[in-house]
Amino acid sequence: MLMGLIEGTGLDKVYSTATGPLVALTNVSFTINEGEFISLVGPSGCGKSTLLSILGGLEQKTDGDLVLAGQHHDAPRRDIGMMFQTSVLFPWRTIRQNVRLPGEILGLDRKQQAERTDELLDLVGLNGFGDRYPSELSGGMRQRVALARLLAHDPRVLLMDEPFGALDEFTRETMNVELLRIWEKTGKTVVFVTHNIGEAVFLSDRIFVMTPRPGRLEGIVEVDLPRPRTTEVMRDPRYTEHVYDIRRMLGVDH
Ligand SMILES: Nc1ncnc2c1ncn2[C@@H]1O[C@H](COP(=O)(O)OP(=O)(O)OP(=O)(O)O)[C@@H](O)[C@H]1O
Repeated sequence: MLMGLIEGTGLDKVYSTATGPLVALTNVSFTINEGEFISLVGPSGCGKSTLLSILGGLEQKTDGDLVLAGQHHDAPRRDIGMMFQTSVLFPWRTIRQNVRLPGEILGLDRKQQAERTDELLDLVGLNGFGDRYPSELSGGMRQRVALARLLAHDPRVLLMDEPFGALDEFTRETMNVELLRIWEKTGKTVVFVTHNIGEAVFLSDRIFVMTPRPGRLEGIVEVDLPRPRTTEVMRDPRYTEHVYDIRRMLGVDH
């Protein structure tokens, strides 16, 4: 049988809190194939970030089985990169030095990393900004730096927790188009958390729709929109249909 790159079976997560156990996830099972773009959507507190943290090896599942590339997975790995809503860039380091940081920590070849940094700045549209400092950049540009840094050590899986959630609508849309361009070029496997249903439909191959806490998978939506995608795709009636289907699954239509 063909195995997915990431296989979750019956994943449960129970947090211990001051007021007793809190069940965040219950019986979550899925397969993610290499090169897929998956989004997680669901109401606030349904466990999206928890699931992403378990995939990243930052949180431990309470029960169930998680396999990545054929190996049981429960700790951070070099082939997984994570990006969050607000990027922690070091203000005293230039953009280039920020992007180089993972390579420095991992002790990668300096010359190769220097070349790669310039390629990555080019890839995320920040050519010419390498010697600037984070404070000189807009929020959208800082997330571009974070994206370049995420790609610096060439992880196989990108876990992104609302990476553009703090950006204005226009910048978010531009970043989504850029992200798709980069994803198509690099063939990474992406798991992307968002509150924005339209964003999930625009980006994804499949969308995992979660129930309110305790989070389960309500269903998986296959997005049959053509690629490569531009914002034109939002005029496709199938785009609107997917958005409404997911709204219905989430019970947000009144
Ligand atoms: N470290 C923790 N300790 C205790 N409870 C936690 C912890 N992290 C998350 N929770 C709880 O687990 C549940 C799921 O949280 P999580 O952040 O995964 O949800 P989410 O779907 O990402 O939410 P949001 O969309 O609001 O970011 C919530 O009730 C939250 O309060």
